[in-house]
Amino acid sequence: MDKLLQIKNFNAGYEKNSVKTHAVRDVSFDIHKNEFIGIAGESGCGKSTLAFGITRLLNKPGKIFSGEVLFENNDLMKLNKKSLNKLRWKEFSIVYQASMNVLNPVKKIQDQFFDVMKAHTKWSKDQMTKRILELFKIVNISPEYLQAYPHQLSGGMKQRVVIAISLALNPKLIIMDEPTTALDVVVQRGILQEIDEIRKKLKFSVIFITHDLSLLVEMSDSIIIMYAGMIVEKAPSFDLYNNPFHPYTKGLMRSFPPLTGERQILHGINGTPPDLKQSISGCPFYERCDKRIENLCNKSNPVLKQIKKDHFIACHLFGGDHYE
Ligand SMILES: Nc1ncnc2c1ncn2[C@@H]1O[C@H](COP(=O)(O)OP(=O)(O)OP(=O)(O)O)[C@@H](O)[C@H]1O
Repeated sequence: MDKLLQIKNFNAGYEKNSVKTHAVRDVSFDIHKNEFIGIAGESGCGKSTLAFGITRLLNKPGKIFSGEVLFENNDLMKLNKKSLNKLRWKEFSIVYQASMNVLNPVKKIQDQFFDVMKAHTKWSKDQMTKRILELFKIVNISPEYLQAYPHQLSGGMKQRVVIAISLALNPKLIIMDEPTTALDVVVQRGILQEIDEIRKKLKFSVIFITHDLSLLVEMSDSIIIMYAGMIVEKAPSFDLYNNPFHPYTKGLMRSFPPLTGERQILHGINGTPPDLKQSISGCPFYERCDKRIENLCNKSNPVLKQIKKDHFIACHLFGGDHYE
């Protein structure tokens, strides 16, 4: 499969009054064309910072510390604003947590599409309207809403509109950062299924960020588990679900109901993640891990290693002297 995006040793966070929060720590991974990657992890593990960082949308005090983000071999970190703006919407777009609120309340839905289209294409009004109607069909919104204002739409419909805008120029990659958290679980699942169907039709890649691992297991091709700003496990979704290796991933799995089979008692993970303002020596999960090895896990930070085909893990229990 062709690589669309390559993220290499990416470090980002926040810097305010000389206090540095290192929210994304040395993250590297590739996204292939037409691939659906999910990123999961507890609140505060750096998922949003990663999404905004790699698209250069991280606002102050956010800061990219280092790393490369190659979009079809163009390093996004090195592009000037103008070149970057050319790529946004057209090559990649982002739908984020509060994006329903980015719809301008005093502008008709149709005009909000026109704004994006006019900025990037020379389409006539008829061409633009035709495209919006195609998109409405894809996201299941009836044409009469072209002339509506955002307050006339339900939460789910607004979310669909935002997704439709993000698809307007046929981008090759869409990054979705918890686009459905404001909606109830049934609507969330429905929207995600729709996105997946649209993706299969239009063939684009998706990075879908959520703290709800169960949503990803069903839908994505592969899953990245983040903890304390780092990738601790990455694997094909089915593999990760059936055979998770990292003690943190196993803990996350125990915190949501199984997709099939008998009901089980759910167990959370005790303790809290480390403070990302501090430097971390050793494995970031050490304090909470029931499999930790004294004098090893607290001393050296495990690097991400491949332990079987397409399955990577950062844990001293695997791939080293302490192979389980
Ligand atoms: N504007 C900011 N200024 C300072 N620190 C921030 C800022 N935004 C986020 N952080 C910190 O950066 C770290 C990563 O936050 P981030 O929002 O990326 O995590 P997340 O995994 O997306 O969480 P959530 O699932 O709750 O959205 C956290 O420690 C958070 O407190």
